[in-house]
Amino acid sequence: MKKNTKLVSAGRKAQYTQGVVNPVVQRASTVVFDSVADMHEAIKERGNRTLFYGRRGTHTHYALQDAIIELENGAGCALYPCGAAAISQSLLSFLKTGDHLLMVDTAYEPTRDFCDKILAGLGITTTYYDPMIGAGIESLIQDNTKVLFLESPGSITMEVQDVPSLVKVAKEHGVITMLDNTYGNGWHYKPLDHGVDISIQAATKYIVGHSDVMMGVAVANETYWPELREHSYLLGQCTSADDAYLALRGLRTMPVRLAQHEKAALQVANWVKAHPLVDHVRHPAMETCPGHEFFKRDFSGSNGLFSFVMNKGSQKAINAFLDALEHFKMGFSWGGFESLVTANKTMSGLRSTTGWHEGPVIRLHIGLEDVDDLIADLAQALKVYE
Ligand SMILES: Cc1ncc(COP(=O)(O)O)c(CNNC(=O)CNC(=O)c2ccccc2[N+](=O)[O-])c1O
Repeated sequence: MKKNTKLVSAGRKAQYTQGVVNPVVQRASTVVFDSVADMHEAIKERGNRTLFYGRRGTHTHYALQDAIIELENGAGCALYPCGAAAISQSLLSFLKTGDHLLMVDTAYEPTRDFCDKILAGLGITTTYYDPMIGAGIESLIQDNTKVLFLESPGSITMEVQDVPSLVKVAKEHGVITMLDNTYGNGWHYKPLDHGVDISIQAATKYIVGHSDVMMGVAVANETYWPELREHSYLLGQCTSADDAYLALRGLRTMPVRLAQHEKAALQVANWVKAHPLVDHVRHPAMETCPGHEFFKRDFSGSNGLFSFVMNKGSQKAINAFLDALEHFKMGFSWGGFESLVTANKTMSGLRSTTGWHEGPVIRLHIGLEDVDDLIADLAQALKVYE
């Protein structure tokens, strides 16, 4: 069965759909039992998709989990209230006081903050590594290194990591690997197929696809699923049946939305590349993006997110450009149907190991608007960038 067909049929067991196309929206805290025998059976099977208590999930959640497991080729899927929770709770599921974490230097800023402000307070030390280090990661592994965390492409600066090389070394040293796969979203990149142990996504982005639900997912392989499942339960991580329904609803059209996001983003990126104010474009599918060779080797496609580096620019110029845009709205997210823009005058505050010696970075999310309107918007706004 081809992957498009799989995504249409995934998560549609009759037990979840009750005879219609989509799953029921089964809102619950309390599950009630008709007999002591039924209650004991539910207690015994409480981690295996029985109805036990709201925190374990209901048929709506189970339908979404089934679909995400198929999407990411995993053994089990834990649901979280947002992507940041999926990241923090996955880390807390496997790290304890005295452990050491290897974290990619291009991690999403709140991920970095979690390491520096929460893990450090728990006596868990973090070393940030160069995303392009590859097999050189071995030089950073300590006796107490427990987890290697990847995010590929990296946030804002888009470096694509040589995941198989990193994973090979991690496995040789018994280090668990986790990868923030929000960009690859299981459609264009499946980390577990490349040996990663846990794939994490902000479902908030392309899975939901409409900027109206916050949700995180973490998919583990057979080895780590039991531990991830029990820790996410003990850490009280759960989501509403309504949000689970909306995430599954979004998932059904993700491939067709991604195709349009990809096509339009490449058109915009190629236009931006030729602009005199632009030093270079950081779109994984373009050779000016660090790790482009790994993107070509490992990914089946790209999406609407890319950045470009300006060859100069004051904060005043950046602000004037941002305020002049009409279709690109300023907003702290991506992956919905709308076009968005963020700007960083420098990345040096967000890069403790690799630093930043280039110009201002503009990140665009290319939505479903007509690409001619988007390019015209950028052209007129760049005129006031001076
Ligand atoms: C790769 C990746 N991984 C995890 C998350 C978090 O998902 P969540 O928003 O559902 O918690 C995200 C969320 N993405 N958000 C953005 O890229 C923009 N958000 C921000 O810039 C932001 C938002 C709140 C606080 C701080 C920041 N920040 O990065 O500076 C992500 O991009």
